[in-house]
Formats: sequence, C-alpha cells, structure tokens
Amino acid sequence: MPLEFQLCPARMIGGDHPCFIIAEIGQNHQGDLAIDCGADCAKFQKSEIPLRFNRAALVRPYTSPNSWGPTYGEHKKHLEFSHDQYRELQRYAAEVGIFFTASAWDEASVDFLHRLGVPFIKVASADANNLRQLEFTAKKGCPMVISSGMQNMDTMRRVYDLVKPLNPNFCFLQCTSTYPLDLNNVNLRVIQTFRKEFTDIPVGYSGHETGIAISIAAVAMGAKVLERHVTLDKTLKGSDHAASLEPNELAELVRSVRCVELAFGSPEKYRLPCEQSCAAKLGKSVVARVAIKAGATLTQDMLAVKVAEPSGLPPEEIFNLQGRRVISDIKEDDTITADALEPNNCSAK
Ligand SMILES: CC(=O)N[C@H](C=O)[C@@H](O)[C@H](O)[C@H](O)COP(=O)(O)O
Ligand SMILES: C=C(OP(=O)(O)O)C(=O)O
Repeated sequence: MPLEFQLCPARMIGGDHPCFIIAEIGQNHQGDLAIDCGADCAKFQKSEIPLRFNRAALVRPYTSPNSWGPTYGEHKKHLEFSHDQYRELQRYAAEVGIFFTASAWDEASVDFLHRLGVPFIKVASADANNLRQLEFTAKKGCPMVISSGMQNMDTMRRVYDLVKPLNPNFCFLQCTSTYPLDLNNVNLRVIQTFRKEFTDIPVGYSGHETGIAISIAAVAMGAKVLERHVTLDKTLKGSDHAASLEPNELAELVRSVRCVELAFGSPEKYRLPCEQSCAAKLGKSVVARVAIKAGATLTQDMLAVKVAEPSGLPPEEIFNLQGRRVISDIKEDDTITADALEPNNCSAK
C-alpha cells in the first residue's frame, strides 16, 4: 500500500508532497484568518452535545475562567455551531478557496460531516481509542486524520489494525493533549516511532505548544500533516487560545515549513554546480613541497596541499601519488598536474 494518498481533491499527502497544514479554529471561532496565512485547511470541532456527553457530564459545574456557562453542558452548547452555521462556514471556505473540515465527536457528527461532503474527517485524540466510532467513520470511505493524544502505542496498533482493512487512506498525528504543551512533553521522536511501526501510512503532528519552532522540527522529522490551533488573540478567554498561533505566526510557520521542504532537496551527495566557484577559489590541490626533477619518484615528503593556481590534482589523490614517476621538472610550490606525471588512472581535478 502506498505511503501517500489524496486527502482532499487534487491534494495528495505523504511521500514527497508538501506538508498539509491544518489551521484548527476549533473552539477559537475565527472563521476567516486561516486562508490569509497560507494554511491548506480550516478545521472545526463538531459535536451533537447529548450524544457526546452523558447527562451527569453535562450538568457538572465548569468554574474555569475559560467557561462560557455554569455547567460543562452549557459551556459546550455555547461553543457549538449549528448545522446551518456549518453549512455557512463551508460555503465561506469554498469561496475563499481553503479546504474545510472538522473533527467528529460522535457518530451523528460523522454522519453530518460526511453528508456535508468534507474532504476528510478528523478523529480527535479523545476518540482515538473509540474503536466502534473509528470503525463507523472508516466505513464512510473518506480519508481520516487520526490524532493520538492521551493514547499509548498499544492502542494505536489496535487503531491501525482496525482501520487499515476498512479504509487505507488515513494518517496518524503525534499529539500530547495539554494546553499549552511543555517542551519536555512534546516527544517528537514518537513521529519516528510511528513511521517505523506504521510504514504504509503518512505520519503527522498536532501541536499544542507555544511558538512555531517545534512544528517546524516536526516537519523536519517527517510530519506530512501539521495541525495547529489558530486565534486572533492569544489572550482571549478560552482553553485553547494560549496554545494557539496568531495569524502572523501561522503565516511564518507556513513560510518556514515551505522553506524547510525546499531545503530537503536531494538525498544524493555530490558537488553541486552552485559550489563550483567556491571550489575554484578555495578548493585545494597537491603542490610540490620541494623542487622535483623529471625522472624522480614521488614520496609523501615531496608533496604539500594548498589552494593553488592553477588547480591540479585534488588532495584525495595524495596517497595514490606515492610511487608515481615525474616526467617533467616541477618547481617548488608549483601545482602538480596530471601531465607532469607518467600516465596512469589518476584523475585530474
Ligand atoms: C483533548 C481535546 O479535546 N483537545 C481539543 C483540541 O485540541 C481542544 O480544543 C479541547 O476541545 C479544548 O481544549 C477543551 O476546552 P474546554 O474544556 O474549555 O471546552
Ligand atoms: C481535539 C482535536 O485535535 P487533537 O486531538 O489533534 O488535539 C480535534 O481535532 O478536535
């Protein structure tokens, strides 16, 4: 199975394709900032509140400074968009030309997003071990991006084994679910662990740290999807604002990721055309440490390595020069060129 697939219309992920960058508006509710910053996708969080929470969870008091109601249920209701609002957001995203989707926090939300025709469904970390819902989502047949916060490797193996036969087009995101995320809990190396274990799916990163450096490093470590929360103002009330990026940071992140991707370049090591002038100016050659007469046989103590004019035999040939016969006089400090030596297979610079 390929390590790349089409996540959105005409947009492949994995392989050598550019990292797919998701601007998670989530509960921050700013529908129009992502496109200006160059992100690929604007994303929300979709729940049917009574299906996501049981009654007791809905009535539990929520006294946090980030609360939008006296109970968790009222708080979540305040933050939940209606179906009509989703349709409007989708229309707006299409108008401005950015992919639009959401995480689905219950099966009814999976159905709703699927009917809406989102290009892929995000599985939030809290649902990564929700095997029955994962099966339900996978059977919809649209691509999935599955986050892994709060989970362990064993669970992620079970998720892989469940989803893979039903729907090959999914990826895992390394994620630590705390806001904002301390650097000592980021564990970017899990990206490598996932890549090693799940060799036929792309791997990405969903970050809740502050700043952009860690997300850029995630891309350097092979993340093919990158998700970050975005906000217009990090000091606004709400649990996710502090761990979000403001528009200028998101724009800088996207720019930096594209720079890093350009810099990945070729895995082959060779002297590039752009290095020729430096090689001509500073590259070294073998020169005569002493005057050498025609007929002499070269020994190491006759040879030195310098930046020389003209350039001659490269320093990596110095050991091969031992024992070679000189056929014309070479002055002290002069470049040793191939035509001053009896021919053999020693190559000139
Ligand atoms: C783990 C997880 O779900 N994380 C989500 C995605 O990152 C968050 O957006 C939460 O929904 C948010 O932090 C909850 O905040 P409150 O509890 O104040 O509504
Ligand atoms: C909670 C979500 O994401 P993550 O688990 O990646 O933070 C989400 O997408 O709703």
